[in-house]
Amino acid sequence: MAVRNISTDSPEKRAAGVAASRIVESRMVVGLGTGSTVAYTIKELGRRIREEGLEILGVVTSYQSEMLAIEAGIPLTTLAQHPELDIAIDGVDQIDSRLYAIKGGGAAHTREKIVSSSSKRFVVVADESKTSKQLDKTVPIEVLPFAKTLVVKKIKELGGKPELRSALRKDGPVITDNGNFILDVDFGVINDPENLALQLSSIPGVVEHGIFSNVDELYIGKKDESVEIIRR
Ligand SMILES: O=C[C@H](O)[C@H](O)[C@H](O)COP(=O)(O)O
Repeated sequence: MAVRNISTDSPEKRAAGVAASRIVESRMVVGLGTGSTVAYTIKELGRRIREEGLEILGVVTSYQSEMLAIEAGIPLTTLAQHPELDIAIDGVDQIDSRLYAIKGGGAAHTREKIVSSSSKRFVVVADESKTSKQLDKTVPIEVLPFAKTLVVKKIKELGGKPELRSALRKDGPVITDNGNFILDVDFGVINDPENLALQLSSIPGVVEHGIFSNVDELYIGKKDESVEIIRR
């Protein structure tokens, strides 16, 4: 998997991220996703707090989004204090025409799924390269280290080819924010994401998989910096 650099400037990601930030209104509790695209949303929300007096509370999905939100000056709360969020905004790794998505390229999908599932409205931001007719990218699966061998066996029985995600600047595997491993699994073209999601969730030791079926709206940033919005 390529190195993820959240500081790379991308006009199309910025266009999508900033456009989505405009639907946030004062008094909202907002789920803050992880990754390079939603980083633009987080920064823009910080600007609106400073310059427009926007009053929101954020719920983060990772150490990365926590650090960005603190830097942007977004006051934070927790799911324990605010179990129902008004909106969650996040990135995606791939999204199809029915708005089924694959997430977890940054190993943050477990908390992202919990936060987005706690939200009345789930909006994702992406550049055009993330859109696809069908899902065919590897599916990140967070796994309890204790259960790795069993999960690998069960995934192979489902026809998947799992690969343990290795860390880039540490020897050995990636360890998630929750202390677990990530398996990146090649299933080829995923014709029935709902069914695969159910099968993966039923494997003991799978903490969470990266198939999302709860996206309400997609903001696609284009090269000319226009933004297309697709609603479920
Ligand atoms: O684990 C990471 C998340 O699911 C990200 O939202 C996803 O990987 C998209 O990130 P980016 O906007 O950097 O492509």
